[in-house]
Amino acid sequence: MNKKTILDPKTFLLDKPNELISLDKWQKTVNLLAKVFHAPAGFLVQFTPEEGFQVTIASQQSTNPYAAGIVIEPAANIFCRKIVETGKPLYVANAPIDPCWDTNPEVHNDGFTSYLGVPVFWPDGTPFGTFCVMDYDQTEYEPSYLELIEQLKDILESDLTLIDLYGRMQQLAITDPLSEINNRRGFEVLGKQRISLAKRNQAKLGLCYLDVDNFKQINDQFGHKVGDELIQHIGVVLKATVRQSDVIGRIGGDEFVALVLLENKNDQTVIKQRLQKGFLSARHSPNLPDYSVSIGIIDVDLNTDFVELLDKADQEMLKNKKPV
Ligand SMILES: Nc1nc2c(ncn2[C@@H]2O[C@H](COP(=O)(O)OP(=O)(O)OP(=O)(O)O)[C@@H](O)[C@H]2O)c(=O)[nH]1
Repeated sequence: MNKKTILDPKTFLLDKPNELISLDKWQKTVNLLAKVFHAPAGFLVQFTPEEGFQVTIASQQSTNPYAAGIVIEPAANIFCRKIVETGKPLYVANAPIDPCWDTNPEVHNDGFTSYLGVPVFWPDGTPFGTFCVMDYDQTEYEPSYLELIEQLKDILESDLTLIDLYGRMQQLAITDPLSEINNRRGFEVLGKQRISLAKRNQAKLGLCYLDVDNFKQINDQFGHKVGDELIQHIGVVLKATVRQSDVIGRIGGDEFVALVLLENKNDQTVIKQRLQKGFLSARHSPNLPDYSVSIGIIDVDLNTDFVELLDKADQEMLKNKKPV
């Protein structure tokens, strides 16, 4: 099963806006947090090991010195770092009296005294960041305050879970479960997007149509399981042979397609040779029988209907089909 999700823990959410995330709703939650704690600043902070801490949402108050989007380097001795390191809530009632915060810029540059924060996790349990409040004065929060901040944090985490699930379902709808590449629907959706992009960039595309020769006979002779392994192998070769920006798909039982960028005059021949070389590698695999693939490539007229393009590429492949 394809486990790819639309959420990428290595990228800041603000750098890769996601239409399913309601930043508006999160803003209200962070504002409410600051309000119920009578705190001058409240935050949702995201952490990535490479870039550090980014304020995803900052409470909208004139007393809050940090705005959404601000990034703090990963090594900075800030309160949120402690939470990400330990995975546990942190309450500091009076930071200036504790030498461990001597180098904390929030205490020394901004004048904050108190901090209460809880960890926020991605659906897979890895740290997303923190949900926290800071105060310029010393505080004395009762234990029920920790329960309250945990409750509010649950709203954010359940949003991340819903978005993740929705993304997985979208992924499943366009992915072929056997080869783990796009199915016909996925190829059509992503292929059309690729063609629009090529129109804007005035790029040239080629469409390859691939069909396994005598696949029915392979199934009959070696069994369905071996046939399935061959399909998976072809998906792997296709993925490894084309660029990441090219679009590939399995559009029928033993029929595959690839929409590829053509940069040089002889690219059609080069791509075909690279694919055939990849398919030959199966000969070294003890599980797979000898097989061959017929390939046809056409230049893509960017204004031609998508189904017509597929049909033309199929016809080109049939011209190259070896007789049984
Ligand atoms: N193992 C396996 N077989 C499949 C799958 N999907 C389709 N098939 C089989 O693939 C075979 C395709 O047969 P044909 O369309 O006649 O193609 P072919 O035998 O390759 O003949 P040519 O295309 O003329 O070379 C059929 O027997 C299908 O049952 C699958 O997911 N796994």
